[in-house]
Amino acid sequence: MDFLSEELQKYVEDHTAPESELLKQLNRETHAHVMMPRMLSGHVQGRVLAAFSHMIKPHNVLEIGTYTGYSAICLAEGLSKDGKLYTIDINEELEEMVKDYFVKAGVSDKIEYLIGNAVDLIPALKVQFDLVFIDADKINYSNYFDLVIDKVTAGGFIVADNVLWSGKVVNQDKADKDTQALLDFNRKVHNDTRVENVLFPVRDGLMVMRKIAD
Ligand SMILES: C[S@@+](CC[C@H](N)C(=O)[O-])C[C@H]1O[C@@H](n2cnc3c(N)ncnc32)[C@H](O)[C@@H]1O
Repeated sequence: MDFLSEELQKYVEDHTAPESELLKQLNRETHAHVMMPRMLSGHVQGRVLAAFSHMIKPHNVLEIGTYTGYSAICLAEGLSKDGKLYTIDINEELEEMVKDYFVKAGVSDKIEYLIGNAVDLIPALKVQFDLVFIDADKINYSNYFDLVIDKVTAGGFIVADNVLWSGKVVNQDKADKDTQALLDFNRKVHNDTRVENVLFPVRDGLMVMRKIAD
C-alpha cells in the first residue's frame, strides 16, 4: 500500500537529492533479478537513512537485514573516519552481488558483512553502536530491540523499518503473525523509558528511537 498519491510521491522524489548512479544501478538490478525487490529501501528512504547517518556521524553502525546492500551503502555515507558498518543477512545467495556493490561503492573496507541468523550473531558482537537499523524478519523485531539496546551508546539511535506494515497496524482485528509482531514491537518501544521514539510516516513507516537512559 502506498500512503501518498502517485502525484505526491513523484513530487517528493523530484524534491529529494537524487540517487547516485551506482545506487540507481543497484535499484534497477535488484528489480530485474532479485526476488521481492519491494524490500529495497529505495530512493527517498535511502536518502533519509543517509541523512540520519550524516547527522549522527556514527563510529559503528549495525544493520540487521542487508538484502542487496542498498541501505547499507546509504548508511555508510556518514560513518566517521575509521567507522565501521556491520550488516547481517541470513541469505547467502546474494553474497556475491552484495560484495560486488560494496566494492563498487568504495565502502568494502568499512563494512563487516556477516552471513547468518542475526538472532545468533548479534550476541557475539562486542561493539557499541551509535546507529542500528532493524530491517529483517518482523517476527524478531522485539528480540532485535532487546539484543541491541545494551549495545547502543547513550544518545545513539535505533531505526526500525516497515512499522506501518502497509497500513495493517490499524486493522488490528485480523492481525496476521507479522502484523501482530509489529504491533507488539511498536507498543513495546513506545512504552520503554530507555528510548524516546518518533514514528516517521516515511515509505512503510520508520520508527526512530533515541537512547536516553540505560
Ligand atoms: C527488507 S530486506 C532488507 C532490505 C535492505 N535493508 C534495504 O533497505 O535495501 C530483509 C532482509 O532480512 C533478511 N533476514 C530475514 N530474517 C533474517 C534473520 N533471522 N537474520 C538475518 N537476516 C534476516 C532477509 O534475508 C532479507 O534480505
